[in-house]
Amino acid sequence: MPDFVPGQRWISETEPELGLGIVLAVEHSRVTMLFIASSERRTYAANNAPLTRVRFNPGETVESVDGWKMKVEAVREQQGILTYEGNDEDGAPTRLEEMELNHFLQFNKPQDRLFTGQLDSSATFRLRHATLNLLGRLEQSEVRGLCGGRTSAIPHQLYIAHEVARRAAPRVLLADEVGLGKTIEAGLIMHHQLLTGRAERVLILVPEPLLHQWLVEMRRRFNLRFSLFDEERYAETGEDNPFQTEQLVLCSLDFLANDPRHRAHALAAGWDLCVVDEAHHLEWSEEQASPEYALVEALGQVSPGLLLLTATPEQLGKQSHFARLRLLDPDRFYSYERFLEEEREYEALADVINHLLDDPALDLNTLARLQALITQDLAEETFARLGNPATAAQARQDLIQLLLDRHGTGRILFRNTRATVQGFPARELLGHALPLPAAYRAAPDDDPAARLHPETLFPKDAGDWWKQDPRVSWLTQTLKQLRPAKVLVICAKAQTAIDLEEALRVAGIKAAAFHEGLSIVARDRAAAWFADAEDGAQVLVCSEIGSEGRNFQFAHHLALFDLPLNPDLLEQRIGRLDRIGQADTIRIHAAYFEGGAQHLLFRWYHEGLNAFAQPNPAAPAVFARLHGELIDLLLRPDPARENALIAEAARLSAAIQQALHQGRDRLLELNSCRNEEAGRLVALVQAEDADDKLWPYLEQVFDVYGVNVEEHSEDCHILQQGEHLRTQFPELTEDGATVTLNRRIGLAREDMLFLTWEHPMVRGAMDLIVNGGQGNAALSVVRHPDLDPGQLLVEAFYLVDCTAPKRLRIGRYFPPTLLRFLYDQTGDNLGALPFDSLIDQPRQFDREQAVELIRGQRKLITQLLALAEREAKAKLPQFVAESAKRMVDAETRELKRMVALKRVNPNVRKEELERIKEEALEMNACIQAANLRLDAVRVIITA
Ligand SMILES: Nc1ncnc2c1ncn2[C@@H]1O[C@H](COP(=O)(O)OP(=O)(O)OP(=O)(O)O)[C@@H](O)[C@H]1O
Repeated sequence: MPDFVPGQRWISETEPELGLGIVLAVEHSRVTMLFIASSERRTYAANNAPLTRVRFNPGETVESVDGWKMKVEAVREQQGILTYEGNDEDGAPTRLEEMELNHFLQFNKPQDRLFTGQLDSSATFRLRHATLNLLGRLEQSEVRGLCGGRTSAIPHQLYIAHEVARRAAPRVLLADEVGLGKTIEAGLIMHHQLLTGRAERVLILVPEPLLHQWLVEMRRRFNLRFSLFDEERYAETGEDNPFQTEQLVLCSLDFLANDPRHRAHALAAGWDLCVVDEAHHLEWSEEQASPEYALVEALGQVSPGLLLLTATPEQLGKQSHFARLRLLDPDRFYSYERFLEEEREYEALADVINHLLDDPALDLNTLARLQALITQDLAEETFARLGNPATAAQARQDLIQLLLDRHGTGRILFRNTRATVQGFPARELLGHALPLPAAYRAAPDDDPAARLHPETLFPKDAGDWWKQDPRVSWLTQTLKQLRPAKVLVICAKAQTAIDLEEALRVAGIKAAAFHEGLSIVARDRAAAWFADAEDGAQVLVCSEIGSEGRNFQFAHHLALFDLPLNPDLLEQRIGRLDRIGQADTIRIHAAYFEGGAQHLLFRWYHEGLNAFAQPNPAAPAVFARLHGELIDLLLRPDPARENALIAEAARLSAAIQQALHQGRDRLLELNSCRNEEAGRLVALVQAEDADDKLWPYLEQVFDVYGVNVEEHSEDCHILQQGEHLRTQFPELTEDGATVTLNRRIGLAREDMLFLTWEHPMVRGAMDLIVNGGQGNAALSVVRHPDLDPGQLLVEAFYLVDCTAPKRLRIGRYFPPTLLRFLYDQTGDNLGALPFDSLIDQPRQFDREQAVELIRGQRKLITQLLALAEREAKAKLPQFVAESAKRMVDAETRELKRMVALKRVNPNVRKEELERIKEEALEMNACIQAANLRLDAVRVIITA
């Protein structure tokens, strides 16, 4: 009979949920226990009470009834009562009598559950084992975070996302041409970072009109639920800092930039990653930074991760472009002068990289140029490896990375173009020359905008301009001819869009307007009406802002009511239709007044820049060079000079394109997508899709948790909460859910959940299993051809784990690892028998007998567990050494990079180098202190 002493703490094996019991009285071979947490009292026969003595060991942490915790150093026993001695959370020595232990303590640890008789079924134990193994496999997957989106596997996007997402604190400019999927790339990167715990708090800033589109894209494509912060939401949250109430926040750039209170709160809220869309609006010059730029600069200083998105990085000029690069990596981009100088050297750099990529043997000249390029880069050792055939291939790759990083636009600028991505539909231009009406002839000769948009000058008292402007009747006719095809109409000014909508309505055409004067809700409603295939509007008339960021690829006709002066804006306009998902040739209808400024601009784009047919990377540079002459001729027509200008634009465009192709663009191309690598990633995602383990695994999960499954159609299933649902199952509401595991179906059927290993339902279920103690203690009867019947075995799983402050992101060097041990009752190691070779047999005894058996064998089981722990501990140094090496190698690379940058850039601060060293030391301390934890234990009887 155990020695019960009043004041001792025990736990009920049959009712562990009662909490920690305290012995009240021991009389006449009976013991009375009080369970304070559940206000229950129980009396047991003392000689066979289903109770287990609670005794903590040194190294464990205990909690007092007042909520403070202490780490146990020693346990003293006096007259049957235990006193724990150790240190509290501040490290101060303290002691705790067992009577003062927290009454609510739960015993979820495997040994506790095993010895308190909380036994799981073999199926649950297997599920736990499968889950832990799967988690380990998923953690190691190269395409982690890149498979779970409701997105097609598009090579250049996967390349970028893979390249960027695995960086600890990604800071990049995503600058793919319009419509190639920057939002999706940012989504993939965020998804990866959130999934792997690299980021927890994310802030997205976008122009106000795109708020809703982003909200929806993140939700439906990536299951990321961002909270939209606007005035209303901000006021509603009665917190000191409303931004701290959510982890994922979406708001408009203006909302923060132009309100000091919002700005201060956002800066103080703490973010791991900030994403800024349409970043070309961040204007900067050496004299003045815009409030938007200043805001992002400040955010970039407090947030380790920063993604800037723009399709037209040079829209506001090269200086602003440089300034954005500086936001991302101030050490690398520290002087505008130096940046321009470097740009001039791009061609030579690209040439050397091409040799490294393609030449089987590097000639002396190339080697000499390479050596000259890397003199400052601390890369002598890498250079030397070129000479050894065994190491040459890797050395080439390392040198290419190094050159791209420290000499080109770095690893921080990604720009894919239609020319390299390919597979986009053709564009067809349909120009319409119209006579210039008399009312427009008197435009002032000092304002090019007035000449290009003459309707803005129309005298108010002369009636509606649109009744007299021939472009309007052209537009009406064209739209009627095209009916019922959808047409996106773009003009420069909001008022023009408003008037045009009226004109079209009068002409009996279903049209909606979309401009900056409308509320966001009204804009979204207009866009949705236009998108509606059945009863929607045939036409959407947008002002220039409508041409930014929106997805209108379901339409194939674009009508340009006028033309913008800036070539980037023209590309933005066409990009609304010319984007991923466009299935048809895009027809661009452009009207212009013959012989006037509009005609010249039309020719400029068509004959000079060929910018209707395809994006022209040289256009911004040609525009910058010939801008003066162009404006002059827009104001004062002169046919001879016009012809010369067009010819010069075409000549310059060709020359610049050629130079770009050999220099900057070649470097960008190399950095933005390596086809071989991208193809490999696509194949990996496809292999994940084809992997048929997910559904059988989920069936086990649904079975254990009581979720009912019905077939829906091929690859699709209906899930319902079953009558015996064990707990609130993640992402499954009372209405149930229809799910598919097929990406093609998932893309087409947004009403279904697209389940992958990364879906919140699957991840939630896995968390439930692993964190809930589910299946961590079991008793099984198994059969194996090599094992005699009637033996007792103990199988134990240990997790090797390293805890460290989150900011260190230690998981990249020390991923959690599962170790398995299997012993028979003599202590012989049977670990060579694979887990799946032990075949479960039905148990021939009931629960009470099982508990009895385990209690009877407690000593042996404890000894075998101690053996397992010793062996696990023996393996620990190897894990520690390997991850310490991984960490030191990576941090040394980073340190070398910073030292090399410091040689050329005085702005690299000494403290930054110190910080890398300090963090490495800190990480090393954490790795050295890595720990083992028993995750699950199973007692096995052989049959
Ligand atoms: N991998 C993908 N799978 C499915 N749809 C995609 C994928 N990539 C892009 N799309 C769709 O293509 C369109 C363009 O993508 P996205 O909006 O990301 O482009 P963008 O480069 O950000 O455009 P912009 O330059 O206009 O801002 C969107 O409708 C997007 O949903």
